[in-house]
Amino acid sequence: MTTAFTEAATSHFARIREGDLDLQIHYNDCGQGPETVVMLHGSGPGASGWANFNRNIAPLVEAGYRVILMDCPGWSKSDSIVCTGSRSDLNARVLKGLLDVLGQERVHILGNSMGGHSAVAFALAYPHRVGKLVLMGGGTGGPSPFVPMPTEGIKLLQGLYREPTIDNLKKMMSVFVFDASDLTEELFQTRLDNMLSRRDHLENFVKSLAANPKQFPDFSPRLGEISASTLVIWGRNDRFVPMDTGLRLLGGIPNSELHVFNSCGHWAQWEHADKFNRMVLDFLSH
Ligand SMILES: O=C(O)CCC(=O)/C=C/C=C(\O)C(=O)O
Repeated sequence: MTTAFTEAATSHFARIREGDLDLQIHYNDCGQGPETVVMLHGSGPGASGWANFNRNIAPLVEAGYRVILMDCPGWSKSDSIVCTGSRSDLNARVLKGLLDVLGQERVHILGNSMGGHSAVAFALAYPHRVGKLVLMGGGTGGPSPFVPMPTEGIKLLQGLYREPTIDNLKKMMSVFVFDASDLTEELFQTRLDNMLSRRDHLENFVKSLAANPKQFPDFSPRLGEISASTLVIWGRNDRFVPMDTGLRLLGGIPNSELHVFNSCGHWAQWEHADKFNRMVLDFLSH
């Protein structure tokens, strides 16, 4: 059976009031089931839950999970924001607010890059609300002992925020994945349209970086507090967030395991979607 969901048919908004935050947040709500998987996207210009996870939704829904894709503040159809502190913690607070609105007490969280950083922030702030964690190409900021920071991918990402052109988008995306021949003109165009439709998001990201260049704090000293069973997944050829971050997560989170895909960049859930989906389903069900 193949489940055909569309972005438009699953699109919803919620008003999140959490402390001093008052934001309109967009999310996609797919399928039904006793357990819910939240998917959190990365921080590239034009990213969204749908753009990051379109190859992963149907297999989880068909296996009986409800899947919620939250667009973080500053991306896609969610409200824009200038973030001067920890963006990982900001996203965690917004997710808590969304789960309260949806009446979801406990969820599994699958996060890509910034989404992984935010999933860890959520697990540290609200441990009783987390089932299992899946972290791909993210989970904590902090320095790499092996790779100069910012990495070449992050430099291209920041350059694209400053100058959102098709050429800069293609430069970033070619470093993003291991095999750039998989990237179609349609994918570039969709991503460009997403980016340019919200210039406020682009400008606010640049302002946020100027106010606080370290948007994603280093959670290394606190990883031992995470009791959730955690699957860490990395691409060996990740040029955005280096693989040694995955090793740090493995070393720090007591109940964790790490899978490294060869011939894989920063988008494991897209580049190796079939195997990724099987691994996640197996991990969630045992
Ligand atoms: O700076 C970091 O540590 C996180 C970078 C990040 O989140 C990049 C993600 C990019 C995408 O997933 C995307 O553009 O789709």
